[in-house]
Amino acid sequence: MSTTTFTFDVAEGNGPKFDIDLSTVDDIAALQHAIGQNYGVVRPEGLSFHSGSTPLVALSEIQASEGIITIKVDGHALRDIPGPSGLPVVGNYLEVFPDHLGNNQRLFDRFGPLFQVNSLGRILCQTNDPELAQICLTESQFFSKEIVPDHPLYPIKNQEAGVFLGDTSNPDWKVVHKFLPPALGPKAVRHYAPQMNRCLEEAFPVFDELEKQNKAWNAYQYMLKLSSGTVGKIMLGKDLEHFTSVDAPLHRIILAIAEVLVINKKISSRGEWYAHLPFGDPKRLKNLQQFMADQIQEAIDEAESNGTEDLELQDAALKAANVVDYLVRAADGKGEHLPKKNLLSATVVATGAGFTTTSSLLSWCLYSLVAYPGTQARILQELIDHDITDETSITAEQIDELEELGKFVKETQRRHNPSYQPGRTAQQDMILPGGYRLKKGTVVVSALHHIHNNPAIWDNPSRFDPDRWDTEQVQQRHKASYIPFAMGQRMCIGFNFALLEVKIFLCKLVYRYHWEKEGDAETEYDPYFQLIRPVNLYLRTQTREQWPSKSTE
Ligand code: HEM
Repeated sequence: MSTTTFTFDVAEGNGPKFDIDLSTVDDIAALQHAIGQNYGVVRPEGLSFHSGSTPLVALSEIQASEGIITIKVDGHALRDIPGPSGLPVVGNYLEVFPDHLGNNQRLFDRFGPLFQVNSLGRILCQTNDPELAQICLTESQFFSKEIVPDHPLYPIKNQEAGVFLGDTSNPDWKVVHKFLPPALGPKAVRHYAPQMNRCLEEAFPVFDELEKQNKAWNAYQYMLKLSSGTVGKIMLGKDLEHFTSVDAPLHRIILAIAEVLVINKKISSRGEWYAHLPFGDPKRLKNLQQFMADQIQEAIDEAESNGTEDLELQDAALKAANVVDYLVRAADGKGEHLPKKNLLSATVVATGAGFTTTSSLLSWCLYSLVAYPGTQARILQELIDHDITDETSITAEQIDELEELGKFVKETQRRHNPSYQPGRTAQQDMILPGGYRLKKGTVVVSALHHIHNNPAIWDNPSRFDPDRWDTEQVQQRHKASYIPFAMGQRMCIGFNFALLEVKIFLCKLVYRYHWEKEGDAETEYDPYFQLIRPVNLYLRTQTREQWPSKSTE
């Protein structure tokens, strides 16, 4: 047996040396694979072999070479994840917050596609690279959604909820993930379309009244009322009475969920010690969680009083009165139900996930209507061309035909992505593409805003251009360069619901009103909220009295 000695090229110091008997491998791919398996190389096909400065591209060249063979990863030496050095105690906190979008962009510009920061003791990596994001978001031997103390969701971790707040490895995730998605799948969601139309129509008197009073109104506050009211009806079967008057207050459960997100952002951006304080924010968080649970329990009790006959999982969503009713009655092939212990927290989580995100997306859609000239006219023309009027109860089938609207929503989600930054935890020590060494337990966040605005992927990313979605370049983009709902097994299960709701609302809002932004102030996002929402976007509507004619062609 004759062995050859290899070593990884490393940015600092010396890499470990190891021997391989080359007679045990057939070709370079097999050699890459063998080394990859031993050293946790995520993409072994990126390994290249060198003798001094000479690349060795065939196994025979490696066999014939004398001396130690150096290995590079995608042309790079192994390196630690770079990042700013930081201050004692606070680490990099002040370099990231409050303007985390702008500051993280500066860190990407400075350190490249993967960097690490320390926020008051919490270590977090961020990537704006689609290839790295895809690796992180794919549940595998390398990464999983595991909500460890450094994970941004740790302060509200809840295994019983299964989805969103639980670890993939926890059996509760599997159980909840079996029962909840059918209630939010394409078939079920189509069935909610008439309800979505009605929810918006109920809001018209309030928008009309605001116009009559000549008042500009805060986009987010009203979109929050609208989307949470809709989720309240469809998920919980509850009328939250958000549009009984222009000043109708938000229902207490919505205020509680919104406050939980604010407190969580605060707690998770500070150190672990903060989360354990027996007073202040952590105590308030516990009280709010209890209050939410009590409210949802009421909806569950109400659903149970409507009937208890079992409904088969796949079409239960079409027969149940609302999602809670579905969750109480849906039974799988073995007649098993979602266990009671999961029902409550899964409902709280899905309700929260269902409106916090869509209210932000709707607000950014309104922003795109008023900030980018020509968008309202294009959408309106398409509605006219499809014979959609004020009277139409818009269906999912009609929405599928509205291409202009589809591109508008996609471009808004690219440019003004509202969603939470999904974190995944390294399951082993590994070597990532680019030669980055990552330690087991490290949390990597796929920075959705920065991926969607990465100039290496998107041509002129700050330009709002719905037509980019027709270009070859965008159609052939890397799978993970546009992931508003994340990807992989832990991606959003409510995206059908969200897109249908947002599109139905936009059709109706654009058909009925012309939209204008109040004042010239730059629209700012809320740096203290877990999602990215505009805080100071004020709008005015003008009820349309004339509509364009149908296009002639
Ligand atoms: C614009 C709207 C929405 C956006 C941008 C969005 C985005 C996301 C993202 C990025 C994730 C992954 C989170 C992570 O990996 O940590 C997620 C998960 C999830 N979303 Fe959404 N979402 C939206 C609407 C909805 C709606 C309407 C619902 C329910 C009615 C919903 C329910 C969920 C649930 C339950 C999960 C967790 C899935 C799991 O853990 O397996 N989302 N969403």
